[in-house]
Amino acid sequence: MGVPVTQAPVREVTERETARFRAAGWVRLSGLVGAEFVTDLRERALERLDERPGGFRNALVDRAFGQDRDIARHDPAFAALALSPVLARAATRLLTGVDAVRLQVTNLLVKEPAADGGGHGATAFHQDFPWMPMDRASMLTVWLALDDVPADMGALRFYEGSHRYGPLGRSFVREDDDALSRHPWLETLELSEPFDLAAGDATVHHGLVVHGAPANRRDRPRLSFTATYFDAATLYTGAPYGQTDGLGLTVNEPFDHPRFPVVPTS
Ligand SMILES: O=C(O)CCC(=O)C(=O)O
Ligand SMILES: [Fe+2]
Repeated sequence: MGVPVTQAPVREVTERETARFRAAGWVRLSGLVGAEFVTDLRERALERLDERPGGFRNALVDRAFGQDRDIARHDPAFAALALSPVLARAATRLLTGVDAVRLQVTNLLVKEPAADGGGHGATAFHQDFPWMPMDRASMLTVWLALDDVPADMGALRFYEGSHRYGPLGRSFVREDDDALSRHPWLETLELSEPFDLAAGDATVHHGLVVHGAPANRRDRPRLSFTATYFDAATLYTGAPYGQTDGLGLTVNEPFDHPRFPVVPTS
């Protein structure tokens, strides 16, 4: 802690992993970020969480996990990771036909043990993209385990290839609007097996892949960091969205704003 953060130790994504992501809509990246760096991130995360007792429990999504949105804007280590050229290169490579990416949002996620009275439940199956005021769906999220996340602590699960079916509607808007309730046919697709993640392992999911997570059945919080990237050429549609409203973005123009930096790949 307190050491100046220059570069985050991130490994390159392989061709095999790229092929797997494109076919399935998600991929597991074991050992994506160096162990010492992840330990530092975890300590920083725990400090931030200590400063925010109680968390947030208002919207439907808050029943599934707590969020510290835009953590990279407040913490240099998380910023170094989110703005890592290696990570930007990975995102650019994974998304088909994309030359450069912008950072959309970073987030510290905490899923409290379900057994605690006020703990979190399962993360309902959903897509991320249907919320976005974007004219294309070239978007992905890197979900990094900040601590070991055994399967029964709530690592994500994915409907294989579900990103090929386009936007299937928003979830977390009303009761029972999870993707499976709205689209029971999704169950004809394979659901990824539950797996254990070690600290520093990540999964990456496409903005259109249907994903969710079970409740945390362990006795300590599940800690993860997410960074979401999208095609830098994406145009703003003007659809109402908390993050973009009032920023002065222009409809049918790129997201040319410091909140959505194009991340250099070298
Ligand atoms: O961590 C979770 O349980 C869900 C996270 C998620 O849906 C996302 O990062 O897109
Ligand atoms: Fe999601």
